[in-house]
Amino acid sequence: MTTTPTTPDPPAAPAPGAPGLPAGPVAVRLRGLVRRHRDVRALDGVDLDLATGTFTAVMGPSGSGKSTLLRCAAGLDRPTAGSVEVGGVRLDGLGERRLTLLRRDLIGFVFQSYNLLPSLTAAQNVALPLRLAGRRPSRHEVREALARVGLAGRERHRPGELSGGQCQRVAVARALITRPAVLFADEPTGALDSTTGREVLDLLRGLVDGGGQTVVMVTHDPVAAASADQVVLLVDGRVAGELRAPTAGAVAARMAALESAPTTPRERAGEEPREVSGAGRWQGPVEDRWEGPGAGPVAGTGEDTAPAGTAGAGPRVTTGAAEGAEC
Ligand SMILES: Nc1ncnc2c1ncn2[C@@H]1O[C@H](COP(=O)(O)OP(=O)(O)OP(=O)(O)O)[C@@H](O)[C@H]1O
Repeated sequence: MTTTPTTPDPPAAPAPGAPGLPAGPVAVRLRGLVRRHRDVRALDGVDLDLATGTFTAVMGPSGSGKSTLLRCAAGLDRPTAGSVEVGGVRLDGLGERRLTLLRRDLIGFVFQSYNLLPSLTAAQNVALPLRLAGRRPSRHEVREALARVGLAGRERHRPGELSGGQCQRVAVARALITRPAVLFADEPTGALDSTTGREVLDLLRGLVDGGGQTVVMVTHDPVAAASADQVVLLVDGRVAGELRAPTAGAVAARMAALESAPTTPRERAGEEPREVSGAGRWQGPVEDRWEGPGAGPVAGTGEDTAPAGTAGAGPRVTTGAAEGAEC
């Protein structure tokens, strides 16, 4: 792995102003992170430390800056101000070429829509990042990466021959093949039904518990967030709080409280109208989907619709018991 520390302070050192610093070395460090899009401050001064080997869920109302936070932390978007450090390496202020190389070495990214190449097999999709880096991965290396996500024997399947959950697991294997310091996932279960979504969440949890991987995931789903070690809550581009050892019920209650707040500072400033129902956000009452600890009556959203992210229409080939959206 190419690592070029550019900050004088050691990455494990706690920094003042960061909320709830967990024990252990820091995998992601954000300081004073601002991302402006014309008049909108998508991120408005975020300070955050995420410890190595932990699983963090980022939640917040629609438009609160979750995806922007993830993209800036992963070097996919450039902050207007502030600093980003991943695995002890400063990403902000780098030239495009250097940033691309560091991103390839340090960061894995999983999208809601998998982003697999349909004409390539699972093995070829997984090998792609290394091939783009000019390396020819061994068959063993690729097979091992697929086995790690529970897809041994599926090497030659193309995305169209896999279920949505299996496609997402291929995407996770592809993100992990470069052994990144941090795996970022933007709504990785958003397009999956609850069964396949659970498989992907268990996979992410296992990567943290079994392999010490650091995972940062954006989600709208309190049930998904309950798989994490901690939830970071964003409102108006700022960290509004965090939950340790979250339960789905506790997360849903906090989200309901945030979303029922009369107005946000951004709305009061006239930056944008309130969005009451965003695509992909959690839309069902948590008690319908959660039976574990923390379950219980939660202030409803008044939107008794089907769970978000169920599979769309169209042909689907499933090769296992679990079904999900097609790739
Ligand atoms: N490329 C862009 N151009 C202009 N405004 C943007 C852009 N990207 C994000 N924004 C704005 O920044 C704010 C934060 O957006 P972001 O997508 O990060 O929020 P989010 O919390 O992920 O939202 P959602 O939950 O709806 O996906 C929003 O007001 C959004 O409209």
